[in-house]
Amino acid sequence: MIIAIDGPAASGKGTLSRRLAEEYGFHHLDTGLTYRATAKALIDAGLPLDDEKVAEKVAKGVELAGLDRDILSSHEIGEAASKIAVMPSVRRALVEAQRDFSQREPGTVLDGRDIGTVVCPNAQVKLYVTASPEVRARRRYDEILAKGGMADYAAIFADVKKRDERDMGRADSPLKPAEDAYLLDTSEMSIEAAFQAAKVVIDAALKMT
Ligand SMILES: Nc1ncnc2c1ncn2[C@@H]1O[C@H](COP(=O)(O)OP(=O)(O)O)[C@@H](O)[C@H]1O
Ligand SMILES: Nc1ccn([C@@H]2O[C@H](COP(=O)(O)OP(=O)(O)O)[C@@H](O)[C@H]2O)c(=O)n1
Repeated sequence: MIIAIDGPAASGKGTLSRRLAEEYGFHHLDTGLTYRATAKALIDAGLPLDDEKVAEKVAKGVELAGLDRDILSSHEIGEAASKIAVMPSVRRALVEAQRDFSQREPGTVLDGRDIGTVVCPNAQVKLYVTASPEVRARRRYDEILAKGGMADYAAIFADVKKRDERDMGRADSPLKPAEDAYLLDTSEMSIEAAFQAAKVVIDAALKMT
């Protein structure tokens, strides 16, 4: 079984995906990390973020096994990732690796922006996780403070809105719910409540297979 989870920044899709993968014993891929790893490799090598040929070459070298959430989690890398994510050839390289991953047994959970629409359009379960921009910015802000960092809520809110616009407005694979996705607005839901709601959908799909 493939579970596809999409949604905007800080909607809670990663948290939910990890929990679901653990619950069902499935493999999990946070596809955002593949875009983040590409962006970080470019930055570390002092290469530009606006040269598609260079970015494509770097994307082709990204190893799924080497993705480290702690190293890639910074807000700045997320911003850079959304810039190179508009490039079609970068997307083609990363989507190929993501599709290969999705075939692993006994099942997979992939989360990102285009899983239900482009990477795995045949996924048996599709969830579109969202929350208001204010709630999402607050979650990111709290997350940074909890890690001992410094954060400015207004700046994070502005970044969340900017990233939404870039992700939803790009020509190639824009962020949008698949037609057959189950919409989960977590603005007023705890992590546990979101998990339970997703579980109901997945258990119903499992019964049908
Ligand atoms: N339903 C929720 N209620 C409150 N906080 C949440 C909820 N879901 C996720 N979070 C918190 O919000 C932050 C962002 O969640 P994350 O899963 O990383 O989002 P995404 O993968 O969509 O960017 C994390 O600190 C996480 O613990
Ligand atoms: N399947 C995906 C996953 C991420 N991305 C891009 O990569 C960026 C970082 O993704 P992420 O999921 O790690 O970001 P957060 O939602 O965790 O902040 C996004 O803003 C998107 O531009 C994408 O285009 N397609």
